[in-house]
Amino acid sequence: MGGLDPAFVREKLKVYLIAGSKDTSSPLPVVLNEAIAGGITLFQFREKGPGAMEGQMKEALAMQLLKQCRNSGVPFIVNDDVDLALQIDADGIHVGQDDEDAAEVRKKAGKNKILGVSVHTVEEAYTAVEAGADYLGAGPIYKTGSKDDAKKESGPEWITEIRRNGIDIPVAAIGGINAGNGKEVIEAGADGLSVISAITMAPSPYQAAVELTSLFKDSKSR
Ligand SMILES: Cc1ncc(COP(=O)(O)OP(=O)(O)O)c(N)n1
Ligand SMILES: Cc1nc(C(=O)O)sc1CCOP(=O)(O)O
Ligand SMILES: [Mg+2]
Repeated sequence: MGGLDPAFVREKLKVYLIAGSKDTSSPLPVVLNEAIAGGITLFQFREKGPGAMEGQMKEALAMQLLKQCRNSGVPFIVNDDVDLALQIDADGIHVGQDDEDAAEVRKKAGKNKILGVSVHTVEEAYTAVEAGADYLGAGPIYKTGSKDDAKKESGPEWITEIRRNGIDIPVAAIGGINAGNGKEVIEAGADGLSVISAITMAPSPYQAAVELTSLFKDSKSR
């Protein structure tokens, strides 16, 4: 079981921006500020891919983004890099099936950090719950250009399947999600919409975040 109150995690997952320095044309801190002003509820620092920062540069950027998030009450999650997350006292960590084992991460992080785990099968979902995940990352729902090794898109049916199997923990849907298709993903049972390009590639990251936020106002979210 996860360490945090599921109702708190559900609220935070709603508009979940994921980004690293290679995902934006303007500097990432500028995009993050706009997205925060537009209403994002959670941020994941995902610094990977060709040309990604490493070492001190990566840590310095993480610290800067963490500070922006702390000033705005937006929890800050680190993708993959458990050591960095613990070193800077991030609010949480997201790991996938090829990353550090989720149960080990839970042990290292303690019960007060948000732990997210990517899942692609019902079996993986049960295992993630056992390992102490606070939320599941479920995707790719639609085709994505933001992750080279993404699996084939599942459609919102993957979320429905998770719920049909009685898995009730918070779920963040990911992959090709935007303001045009987000509503059907929420209606399939997702608690949150995780996006990279819908915000980082938008002409106005602020406006994109506002539009994603508005999907929760009149949707039958759980
Ligand atoms: C919210 C969320 N869901 C899924 C992922 C993907 O994690 P992973 O499969 O480990 O892939 P990378 O992001 O590390 O390339 C995620 N990061 N966030
Ligand atoms: C980081 C990530 N993980 C995925 C998964 O399926 O696990 S899809 C993805 C990329 C999401 O970017 P965009 O919103 O631009 O499609
Ligand atoms: Mg990963």
